[in-house]
Amino acid sequence: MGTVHIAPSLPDSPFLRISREASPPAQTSRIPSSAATRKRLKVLAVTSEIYPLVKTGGLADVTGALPKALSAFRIDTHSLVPGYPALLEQARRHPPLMEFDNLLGERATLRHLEIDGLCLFVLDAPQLYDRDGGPYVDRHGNDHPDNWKRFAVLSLAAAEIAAGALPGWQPDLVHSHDWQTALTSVYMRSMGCAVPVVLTIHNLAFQGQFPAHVLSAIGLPPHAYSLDCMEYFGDISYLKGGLMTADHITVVSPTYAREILMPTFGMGLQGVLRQRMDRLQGIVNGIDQEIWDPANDPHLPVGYDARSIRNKRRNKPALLERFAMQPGKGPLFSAVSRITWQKGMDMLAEVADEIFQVDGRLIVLGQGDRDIEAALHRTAERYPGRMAVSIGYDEPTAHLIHGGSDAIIQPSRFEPCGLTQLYALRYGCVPVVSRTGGLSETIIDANDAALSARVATGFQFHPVTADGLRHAIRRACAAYRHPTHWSRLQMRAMQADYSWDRSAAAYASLYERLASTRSLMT
Ligand SMILES: Nc1ncnc2c1ncn2[C@@H]1O[C@H](COP(=O)(O)OP(=O)(O)O[C@H]2O[C@H](CO)[C@@H](O)[C@H](O)[C@H]2O)[C@@H](O)[C@H]1O
Repeated sequence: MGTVHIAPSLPDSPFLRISREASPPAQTSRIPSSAATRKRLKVLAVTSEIYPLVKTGGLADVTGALPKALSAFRIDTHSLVPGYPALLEQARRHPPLMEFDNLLGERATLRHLEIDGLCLFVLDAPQLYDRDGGPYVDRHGNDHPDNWKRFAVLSLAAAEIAAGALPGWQPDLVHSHDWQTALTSVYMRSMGCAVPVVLTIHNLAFQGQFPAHVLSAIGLPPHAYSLDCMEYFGDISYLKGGLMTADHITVVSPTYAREILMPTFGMGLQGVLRQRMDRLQGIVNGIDQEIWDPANDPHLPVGYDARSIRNKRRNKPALLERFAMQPGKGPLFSAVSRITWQKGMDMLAEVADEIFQVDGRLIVLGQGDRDIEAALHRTAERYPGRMAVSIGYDEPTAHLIHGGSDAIIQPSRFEPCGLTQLYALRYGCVPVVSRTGGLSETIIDANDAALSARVATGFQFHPVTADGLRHAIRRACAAYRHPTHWSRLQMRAMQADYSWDRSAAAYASLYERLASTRSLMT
C-alpha cells in the first residue's frame, strides 16, 4: 500500500460507476492555462477549512497560507473546499466549471473563485454544506449528523478531479488535510488514479471514526474494511484509510512525528504510523507574516516592530480596557486557545492564582469544553478586574491580545505544532509553553545556557502538570521583574524566523520528488 499505482486507464470498478458513469463532466468554462502555468507544478489541495474564509483553528491558517508561500517555488495550488455559506454568494457569481450528477447520490456544482490570493474550487452542494453553525457542528454545537457523508463527498469530488474529471485541468499532485479529506487517496486508489497524494495530519486526535456499515454508503468496496485499509477497532476510520493509501504523510513538526509512534501520543494509530514510518515526515508550520504583522496590524492601536518594541506597551491599556481590567505591577498573561483538555486549559484554571500573587493579570479567549470554561469562570470571579474570560471566537481580539500582552501561556498536553506561540514570538509576547510536540522545538527555554548564549525566547515546562505550569509562571514573573532581561527575551522572540519560507521549501521539494517519481514510472 502507499506506493504509486500505475493505471493507463481508469478501471471499471463498481465504485467508479457510482460517480463517473452517472456524472459525465459537463464543461461550461475552463481554467485558463498559459504556457507559463503548464511549467509549474499543479497541486490540488483538499481541505475543510481555509483562512480567511472558514476557520475553526490552525488547520485554516495553514491551508490559507501555504498556497501563497508555495507560489514562489513554482507551485500553483487550487484548493477544493466545501460550499459553506461564507463562500457561496461570491462563488455563484462565476459560471460553473462542471456538474457532478452523482457524488454518493448527491448533485454538486464545481465553481471557481479567486480570493485573497487563493485559487479555490468550491463544491457547491447546498444540501450538504449550506447550513447554519460551523463546518462541523450545528448552531448548538452538536456534530452535523451526516459529517460522514459531507466529507466523503468532498473527498470523492477531489478524487474525481485528480482522475481528470475537470476538462483542461488535472493536478500533478494532491494534498489532503486531516480526516475530513483523508478519503481522497482511498477513492483515488480505488479508481486506479496514479496521481501522488500527500496527507498532512494537523491533529491525530480527530480521526473520522464511523460505524462499519457506513462503508457501503460511501461507495467503497467491502475489501476496504480490512486491517490494511479502513478497519479500526470494529469501526472504520477515514484517517486510517488516508494513512494507508497516501504516498506520503506529513505532520506539522518533527517532534510530533516521533511522538505519534508511541502509544501516549499515537491515539491508537501508532501501529499504523510505525508501519508507514518510511513515508512519515515532520514539517514545522510557518505563519503568515502579512496577516500577523505587529507593524501593520489594523487591530492594534499602536504598531511596532523589533526596533520600536517600546511601543508595544502602548497597546496594553487598550487591551485592559477591552476586558474592563485594572492595570497591575506584574505581567499580563493571556491564552488564546480552544478550551480543551488537549490545550491544558484546566491546568491554567488551577494555577492562575500564581499570577495574581505578583499583581499580574490574565486574559483567556477561547471556547470548547463547558466544564473547563466553567472552571475558568469560577477562577475569574475570585479575581475581578484581574482576570477575564471571554468565551467565543474572535479574530480581531486575538490580534489585540498578542499586541498588548506581556506573555502567552500555552500549556498543551500534546501539540502537533501550535501557531499561537509563533504569533506570540512575532508580537514580542514571551511564550510560556509545555515541552511537547511543536512547542518544544519552536520555543527556546530561558535556561542558563540559552540565556548566556542569548538565544532564549520563552519558558518551557516539563512534566506537563499543573505544578510544572505553576513553576514556569513563577520563572516568567521573576524574569519580568528585570526589565532588561525581559526586553532581551522579547527581542529574541521577535527575531525568531517562523515565516513560511523554510517550511514551504520542504513541501515544495517533497511535491517535486513525488511528482517526478510518478512521471518516471508512467
Ligand atoms: N477563541 C479564539 N478566537 C480567535 N482565534 C482563536 C481562538 N481560539 C483559537 N484561535 C486561533 O486558532 C488557531 C489555533 O491554532 P493552533 O495551531 O494553536 O491549534 P489547533 O489545535 O487549532 O490546530 C491544529 O493544527 C495546527 C495547524 O497545523 C497545529 O499547529 C496545531 O498544533 C494543531 O492542534 C490560531 O490561529 C489561534 O489564534
